[in-house]
Amino acid sequence: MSNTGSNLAVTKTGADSAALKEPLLVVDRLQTHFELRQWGFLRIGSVQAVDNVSFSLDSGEAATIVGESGCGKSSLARTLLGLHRPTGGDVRFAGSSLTNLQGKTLKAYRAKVGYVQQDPYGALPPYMDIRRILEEPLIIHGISGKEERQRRIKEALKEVGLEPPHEVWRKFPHQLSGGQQQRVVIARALILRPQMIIADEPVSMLDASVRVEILELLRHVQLAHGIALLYITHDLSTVRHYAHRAMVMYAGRIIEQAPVDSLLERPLHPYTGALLAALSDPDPANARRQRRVPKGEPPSLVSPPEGCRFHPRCSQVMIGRCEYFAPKEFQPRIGHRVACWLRG
Ligand SMILES: Nc1ncnc2c1ncn2[C@@H]1O[C@H](COP(=O)(O)OP(=O)(O)OP(=O)(O)O)[C@@H](O)[C@H]1O
Repeated sequence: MSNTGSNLAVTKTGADSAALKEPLLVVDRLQTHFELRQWGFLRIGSVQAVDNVSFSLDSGEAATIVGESGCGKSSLARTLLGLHRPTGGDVRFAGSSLTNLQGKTLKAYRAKVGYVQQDPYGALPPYMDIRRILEEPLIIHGISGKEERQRRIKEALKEVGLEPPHEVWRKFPHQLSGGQQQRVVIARALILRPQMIIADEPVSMLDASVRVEILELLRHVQLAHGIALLYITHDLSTVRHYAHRAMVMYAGRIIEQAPVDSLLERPLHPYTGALLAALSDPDPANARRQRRVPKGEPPSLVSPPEGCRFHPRCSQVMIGRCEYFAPKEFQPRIGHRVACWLRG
């Protein structure tokens, strides 16, 4: 394990041949638990933000992780970005484990993975103009030559629809609209030509009018450059137009994953069914219709329910089983996996 990280810093190594054999990203029984301490030293428990999560992502594939607020989506994203250390399991990227990355190898990994955050204004340093914001990662990652850096900055600004570049790059973040700021964040994520982008709720803080444009832009850059994309959202309605595959997260775990059509047309987990039933669509009859939302609140991740974590809210709970035994993952249809005893 100790030398796996160093493979990431070198492009033509055994890591590349391993990458041919397995998906670009392999997340294997990943755990990110945060310790809770009283008075700074007394351990009083832990938050099981990500618990036993497994999935993979191929080069150029777009997948979505969807789930309610607090289910652990951002903790998962931040762990994949190397910002949180996993407390268990493993993440492999292009054949190499991230577990022991540090220093140069972590830096090399970060160049390969772009990050688009939820809050574009918070993501952009307010005291830097756009040119400096975009030039900084190029300098940090050793792209020498001012002309080359400027060429790349112009190219990235054009790609995200911010033109003319030489006018835009003089501006500071506060001089741009929320949508334009998010375009700068996307340009920054692209500028090092990553193999994967993680977009964590990229439109949830934007006006409804620009959300579709930003989602379209992300899809465009993903397809144009063959970048793998992990799109994280609480909004199931954006999934269909966007990703090949969707995963549903509940209380720190992935409870269902499937090709998007299969998941949306024929969900297998009662939670996914409830999320779909709660979706708003433009049918005027909805104004008078009562929605079937799951009863109760999402559980605490400090002391999640035993057995299936959804069982206290599940309308189809099997007494004697679901409260005691965590469901295994079943695959009732090809490529459609679900962790629910109803499907076992
Ligand atoms: N650094 C941390 N230390 C302790 N607990 C944390 C930390 N980061 C997140 N958590 C907890 O982990 C749980 C999952 O949080 P997370 O932000 O990952 O969820 P989320 O699904 O992204 O929610 P949201 O969409 O509201 O951001 C929450 O209970 C949160 O309080």
